[in-house]
Amino acid sequence: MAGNSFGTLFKLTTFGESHGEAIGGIIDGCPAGLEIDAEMIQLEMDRRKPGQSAIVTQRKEPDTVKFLSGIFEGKTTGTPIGFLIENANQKSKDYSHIKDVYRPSHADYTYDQKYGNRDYRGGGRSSARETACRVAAGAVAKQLLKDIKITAYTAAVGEIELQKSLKELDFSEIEKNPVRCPDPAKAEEMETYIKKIRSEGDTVGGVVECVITNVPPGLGEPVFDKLHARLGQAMLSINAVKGFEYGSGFDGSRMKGSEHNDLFNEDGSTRTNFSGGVQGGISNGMDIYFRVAFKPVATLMQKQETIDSEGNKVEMQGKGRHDPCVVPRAIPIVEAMAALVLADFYLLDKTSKI
Ligand SMILES: Cc1cc2nc3c(=O)[nH]c(=O)nc-3n(C[C@H](O)[C@H](O)[C@H](O)COP(=O)(O)O)c2cc1C
Ligand SMILES: C=C(O[C@@H]1CC(C(=O)O)=C[C@@H](OP(=O)(O)O)[C@H]1O)C(=O)O
Repeated sequence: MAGNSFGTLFKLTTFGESHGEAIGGIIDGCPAGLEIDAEMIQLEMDRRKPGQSAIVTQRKEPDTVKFLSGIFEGKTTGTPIGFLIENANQKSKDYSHIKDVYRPSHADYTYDQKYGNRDYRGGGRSSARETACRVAAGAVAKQLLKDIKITAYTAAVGEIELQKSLKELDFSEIEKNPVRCPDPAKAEEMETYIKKIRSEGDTVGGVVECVITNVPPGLGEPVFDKLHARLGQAMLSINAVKGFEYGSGFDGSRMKGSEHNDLFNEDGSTRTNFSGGVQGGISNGMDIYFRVAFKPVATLMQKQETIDSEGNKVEMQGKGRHDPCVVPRAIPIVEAMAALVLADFYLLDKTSKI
């Protein structure tokens, strides 16, 4: 329950603070003999790294993953995979003015209340810098999952929403724009809006959608560790996440059973997929899809009223390099967390029948 580990059989533990020397992790439970494509891992890191475009934080980190153990001659050995990612571009002075001041809606106040101290430089452990470790581990999990394809994309930035249905989307467009939205016209609108919001010293939230295809039926545990419950926990553990829904989600609550039931084809597939690929906590072989809501970034480049650690009212304005909207960089994080959940269930499934 220490909160720094995730997973049952395919386990990730992460360490490190945003302005410390390095961050990193240990992947435990990855089976031996898995061929590791290091280039693919780095490509995933590049999709998440700060400084990648004009609409994200301008902190420049190479985010190169150095593997320390568990991989030999390009293959996993079955022993713990340790890895390190250096922090190369901290500017800790930008945080001296908030040493004893709490940024509204960041984690400064709660960390102080819980631990009685905090590494205030760049949010310390509460900075989403930690998610780099999740992406590194998620890339290994993706390689274990082979044919299962996980694709996330930006579905909304503030009030600007993707209006196309899943079937109309061209996923090859996602990586062609800095917002990672599969509709090029909407992507442009979103990009312009994020730039405007940033110029005002403000921030905006958004929604990430994720679709997982080629999932075999039978993944997931039936009672507490339901597949959608673990996906929900994984997504809600990402910084700034405020909501998770899968399949028909909240819209399903407004439908009648006669509209909502997914009727079978003779091969066991279903004609509709309001279930979102999961029934009774177990995958049914249809596509899994879910949505994740992200709040607007807490650190504003505008003056806001807050309190200091003595309870005095003070005014503060953020400094440093911050994302005006987290969604474009959250895409690989959502995919990575989904991959960690599926890798776990993939391994667990091998224990469910002879
Ligand atoms: C990819 C990503 C980038 C983020 N960038 C920032 C940032 O630049 N500044 C900031 O204040 N919060 C940022 N956040 C959000 C904070 O990490 C988060 O609000 C903080 O940890 C408090 O947790 P909570 O919002 O989940 O309660 C980012 C989150 C993600 C997922
Ligand atoms: C450094 C990264 O993003 C950071 C996420 C973040 C936050 O508060 O979450 C705040 C900013 O940096 P710092 O930790 O220096 O305050 C972002 O630049 C990264 O993603 O690698």
